[in-house]
Amino acid sequence: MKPGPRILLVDDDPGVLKGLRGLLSDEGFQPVEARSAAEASRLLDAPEGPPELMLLDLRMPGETGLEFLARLPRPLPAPVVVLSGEASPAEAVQALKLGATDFVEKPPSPERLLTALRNALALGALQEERQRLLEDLARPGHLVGESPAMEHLRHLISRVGPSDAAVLITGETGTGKERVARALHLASGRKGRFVAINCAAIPATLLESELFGHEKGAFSGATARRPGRFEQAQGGTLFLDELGDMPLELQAKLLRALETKEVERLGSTGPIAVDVRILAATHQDLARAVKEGRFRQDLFFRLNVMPLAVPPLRERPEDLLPLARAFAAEIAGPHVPFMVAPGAEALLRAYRWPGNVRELRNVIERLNLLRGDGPLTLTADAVEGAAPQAPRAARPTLGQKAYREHVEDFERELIRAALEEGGSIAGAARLLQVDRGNLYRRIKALGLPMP
Ligand SMILES: Nc1ncnc2c1ncn2[C@@H]1O[C@H](COP(=O)(O)OP(=O)(O)OP(=O)(O)O)[C@@H](O)[C@H]1O
Repeated sequence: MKPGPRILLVDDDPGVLKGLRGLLSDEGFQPVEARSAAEASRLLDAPEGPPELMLLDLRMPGETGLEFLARLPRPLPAPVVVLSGEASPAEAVQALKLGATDFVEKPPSPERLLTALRNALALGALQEERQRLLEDLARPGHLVGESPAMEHLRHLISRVGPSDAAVLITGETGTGKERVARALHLASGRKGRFVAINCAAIPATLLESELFGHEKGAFSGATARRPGRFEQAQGGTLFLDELGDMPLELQAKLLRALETKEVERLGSTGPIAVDVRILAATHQDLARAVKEGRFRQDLFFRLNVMPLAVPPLRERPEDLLPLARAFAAEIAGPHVPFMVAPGAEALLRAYRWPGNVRELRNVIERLNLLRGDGPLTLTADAVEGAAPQAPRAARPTLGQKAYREHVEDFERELIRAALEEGGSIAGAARLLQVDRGNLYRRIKALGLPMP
């Protein structure tokens, strides 16, 4: 049989300890006893590690329970339930402020005590789970998600990662293409760096020198020699994001670099050998771009050796809550409870999520800003368009949103209209008379779908 949870009992009264020992052993706990805060400290540092739970008396000679609680490291080594003497509610509240999960008055009723301990244990397990999620999320290549699509993607990454083959990652904006690229890089075991370049965000005129580098004096403004991203990724991986936006002339140069495994800095006289694995991503249909003459067929064939498609979030609804939970733990911190409002899940599953995982992350960020001290609750109306009746007001309804949110709503409408009329980011940028890179960044920040 699996041994029960270890529980550290801290009380100076041997009679109380004896009573608790009997009760808790009968209930399957493994009690460990300390007669003072100092002894409890020693037990917490013992080689077998901290217990799963602590039951702490507040009134003790020497260091009191409150003082002990205050100096424990954060996060607490285990959830703490305190035993407060008669008529010390202020101390009990103080203990809760210091991170105790619950308090039980002395002499404790067995039922009340066991309930408090079981709840604390459940909470501890939940917090541990969130801590684990958080650590997972912090690993750059870790993909959160339990859908069959995600499982399949993880499987492909483990197979394709450890090769030098170029991979073309396709998927709508915000689906996690860059994250997949990082996962591939980690799985490759290549020693060099992962270097990313966004072909849509960098002005076409600068892209070439960014990729290939330049010598001093190669063009006006080239005041010093600079190696390009290819060289920075030496021995590692170069991730070409939004490859579909790369100008045609540059596509020719890229193809040459891939074939010769050499690059030439602008203004240089000799080639430099590069050992770089190429990963590329696009939200565009490159086959169509080839047909329309916007993308070189030879480069497409060269990069499309191993296509990897990241499905949109709406096609893998099983990932919604695990992702939301992971983002909540990351953004609000692992100790803030995460909840889902009744009925919200069905509406969120029905929503289209045009901005995909990035949009979901933005929703959680917004909820966290509005949350105050309470739990982070995922509601359907936190998601624009997912609420059951969200009529678009011709005139803004004031009073619910902050100034910035109103402005962002307007910005979304404006950019949507410009994209529709302009047909592409470049077209919309022309209409709005703004820089293409800036417009691209706003589209991403606002969670709008890429055209
Ligand atoms: N499976 C996942 N697990 C954890 N985080 C994810 C996952 N998918 C996406 N994200 C997060 O969502 C955000 C958007 O992901 P990412 O930048 O990789 O998308 P993208 O498809 O490359 O977007 P774009 O097309 O706009 O470049 C990032 O914050 C990323 O960390």
